[in-house]
Amino acid sequence: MQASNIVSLHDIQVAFIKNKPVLQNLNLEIEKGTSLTILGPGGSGKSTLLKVILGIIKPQSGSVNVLNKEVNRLKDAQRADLFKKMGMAFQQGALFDFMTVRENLLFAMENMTAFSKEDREKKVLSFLDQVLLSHSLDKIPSELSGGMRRRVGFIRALITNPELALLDEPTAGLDPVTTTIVIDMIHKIGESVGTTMVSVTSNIDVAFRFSKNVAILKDGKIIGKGTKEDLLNLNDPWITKFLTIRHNSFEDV
Ligand SMILES: Nc1ncnc2c1ncn2[C@@H]1O[C@H](COP(=O)(O)OP(=O)(O)OP(=O)(O)O)[C@@H](O)[C@H]1O
Repeated sequence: MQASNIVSLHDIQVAFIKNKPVLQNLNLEIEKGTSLTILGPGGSGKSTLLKVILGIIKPQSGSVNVLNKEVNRLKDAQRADLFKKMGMAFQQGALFDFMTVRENLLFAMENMTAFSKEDREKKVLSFLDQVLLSHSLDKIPSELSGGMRRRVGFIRALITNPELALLDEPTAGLDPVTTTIVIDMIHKIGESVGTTMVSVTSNIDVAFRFSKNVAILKDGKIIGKGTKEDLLNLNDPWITKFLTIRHNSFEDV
């Protein structure tokens, strides 16, 4: 793996059922400080791919190198250290319901960073302000709408200044205004902190708004990676069809 790559997946195979691979011969390199969105139809293995990067799913074969560590060869303590450098926001973004929003965010920083108490408090206020949720500081997550909870989930993933952030369907279920707020917030934070961002989505429009570079996942493999122009220049009929359809999502076709 090149030193500038923060994620390097080589020849990954994952099958939950014998002879039915979800990921196969999958190769992916993600450069430090970049944002990459993985775009693919529902059920194409996007969440599975994120879980492979996290080491939650161990592939049957292939190598998973994240932040210069072979993820599946780590001892528990080393894995815990690696986790501290990563931020994750999954669709069911588990926030603790026995804590307020403020406490949830402070808890993440207390466990994963060496920020001072004063900095932690300041960051909670400034991050919540960025997603227009300052008024929700002392609410518990179950008092928030689904979209508000998602926004807090993103903040929790990013407030620790992770080296690598993994975002699963970052805008699914959000209205257009909140989608724009979330995309802007994630860009702003990514740029200021230099976090490498990996997101997955099945929404073509969202994919290219999120990242200049998009990797297309089909039949368990990355079949193209680059800007929209790069991908169209591959002249792959399947990619061209899906990137030029009027619909916004693979699901619409
Ligand atoms: N733990 C599991 N056990 C068995 N099958 C699984 C498991 N996790 C995922 N799968 C299967 O693997 C395939 C890919 O699932 P995955 O959730 O990775 O896709 P996805 O592209 O993220 O889908 P979506 O966009 O709908 O969330 C699906 O057929 C799913 O049913």
